[in-house]
Amino acid sequence: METRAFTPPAGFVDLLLDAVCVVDAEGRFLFVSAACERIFGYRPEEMVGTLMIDMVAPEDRERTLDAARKIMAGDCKPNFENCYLRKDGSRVHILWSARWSQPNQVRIAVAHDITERKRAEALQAALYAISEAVHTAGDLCSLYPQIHCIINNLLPAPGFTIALFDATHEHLDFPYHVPGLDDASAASAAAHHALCEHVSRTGQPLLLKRASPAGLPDSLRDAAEQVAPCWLGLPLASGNGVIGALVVMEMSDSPCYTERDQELLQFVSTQIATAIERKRLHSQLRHMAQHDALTGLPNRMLLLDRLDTALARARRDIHGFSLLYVDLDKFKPINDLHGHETGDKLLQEVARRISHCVRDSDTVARLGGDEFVVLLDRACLMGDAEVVAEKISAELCSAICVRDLQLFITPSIGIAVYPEHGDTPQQLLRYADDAMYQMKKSQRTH
Ligand SMILES: Nc1nc2c(ncn2[C@@H]2O[C@H](COP(=O)(O)OP(=O)(O)OP(=O)(O)O)[C@@H](O)[C@H]2O)c(=O)[nH]1
Repeated sequence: METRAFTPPAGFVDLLLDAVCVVDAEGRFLFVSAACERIFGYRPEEMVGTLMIDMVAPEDRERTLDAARKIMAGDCKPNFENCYLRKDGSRVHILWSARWSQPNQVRIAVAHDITERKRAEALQAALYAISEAVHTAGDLCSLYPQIHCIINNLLPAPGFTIALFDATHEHLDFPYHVPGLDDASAASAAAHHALCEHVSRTGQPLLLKRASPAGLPDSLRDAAEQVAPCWLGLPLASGNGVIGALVVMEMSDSPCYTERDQELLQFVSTQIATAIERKRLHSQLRHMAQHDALTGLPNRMLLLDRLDTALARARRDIHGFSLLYVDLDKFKPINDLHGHETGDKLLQEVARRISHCVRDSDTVARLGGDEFVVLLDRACLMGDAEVVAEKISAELCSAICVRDLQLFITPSIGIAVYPEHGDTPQQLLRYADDAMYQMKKSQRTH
C-alpha cells in the first residue's frame, strides 16, 4: 500500500496540551503555541518579544539562567523543573524539555504543567510533616511554629494564626499569632479576632480578598476591610467538633489565595486539628500523671524528678538546697467532724498558702493526705530554710474559712539540708520526715 507523505498544517502545534516555546539567544520569546495561554495565563501575542526570565519565579531565576546556558552549550535538558508566575500572579510548576538549535540560533522547549502533581506531593509532604511534628514537638507551644513552617511550604503565609476555644468553649485563645507585616493597629487586631470567632463558630471557611467581602454578615463587613488584603480562615474541625480556627494572611493582594488554596488548607487543617487534640490529650495525661488532682500541686513522682534535677545541679554548681516536710496536726478530726468535702477545701487552701510563701523556682508538692513537701531551690543553709518554715507556719496557723466555718490548724515542719542530711532524694526525704515527726511529738507533749 502506498504511503503518502504528510506535512502538518500550520497551527498543528496548537493542538498540543503542552506548550511549545521558542526563544532567541537572549531569552526572548519568538514563538509560543496556544497552550501557553492555559499554562501561563498570557495570550501568545502578549508573550512574544518579552524575556522568558521575567516570568520565572524570583527564587528560580538563577537556576533557570544556568540551565539555559548549559542547553545553549549543547547539553540536552529533558527534565528541568522550575516555577513561573502566571499573569494573575499565581504560580505554575513546569517540567521542561529543551534543546538548542544551532542552525536557527534558538532554544526550542516544551513546557509540561506539573502544578497538580507538585500540589499533591506538597500535600503529602505536609501531612507527613504534621504527624512527625506531633511526635517530635515537646509540647503544644513548640508544635505551633512547626505547623506554621509546614504551611509556609504549601503556600505563602507570612501572617499566621491559630485560635482555639478555651475549655468552656466561650472564648477564643490565640496561642500562636504571627501578624505578618503591617498589621499592628488595635482596630485590625480586633477585626482579625472577630473574623476568627466567625470561622470558629460557623465552622465554615472564609476567604477574603480586598474586593470580596460578599457573603459576610453586615456586622463583619467593616472587619473584613481592616484585616490583611488576603485573609483565609479555616475551621479547625476534628472528630469532636470545631476546636478553633487557623488563618493564613498575605500582605499584598497579588497573588491572592484561591479557592484551590482553601480546599488544600481545609484538608490540612483537619489533620492539624487532630494533631492539636492529640497533643493536648498527651499533655493532659502527663499533667495528670505528675500532679495531684485535688490541689493541682506536683505529686510524689514529679517531686522526685525535681529532686534528681536539684541534686545534679547542686553537685555541679556546689549550690545546696533544702527540703521542708509539712504535715498538718489533727487534720483527721476536721474531716470527721465537718466532712470530707470541707477537708478537701482546707487542703486546697493549705496548698495555696504554702505556694504563696515560696519562690516560683521552688517546688511545693503534695505527697498525699495532709503531707506536703517543699523543695527550696538554692536555700542551702539551715537558717534560710527555718525562715521559710516559720513563714509557712504563720500562714497556716491563721484561720482558714471554708463556707461559714473558721478552721484552725497547725503544721509540723521537718527540715533536711543538702548535703549535711543526705545525698540521695530518699535519704533527704526520710531525714525531713523524721524531723517533722520529732516536732509533732514535741508539740503533742506541750
Ligand atoms: N478531705 C481529705 N482528707 C484526706 C485526703 N487524703 C487523706 N485524707 C485524710 O487525712 C487524714 C490524715 O491522717 P493523719 O495525718 O493521721 O491525721 P492527723 O489528724 O493530721 O494526724 P497527725 O498528723 O498525727 O496530727 C486522714 O483522716 C485521711 O483520711 C483527701 O484528699 N481529702
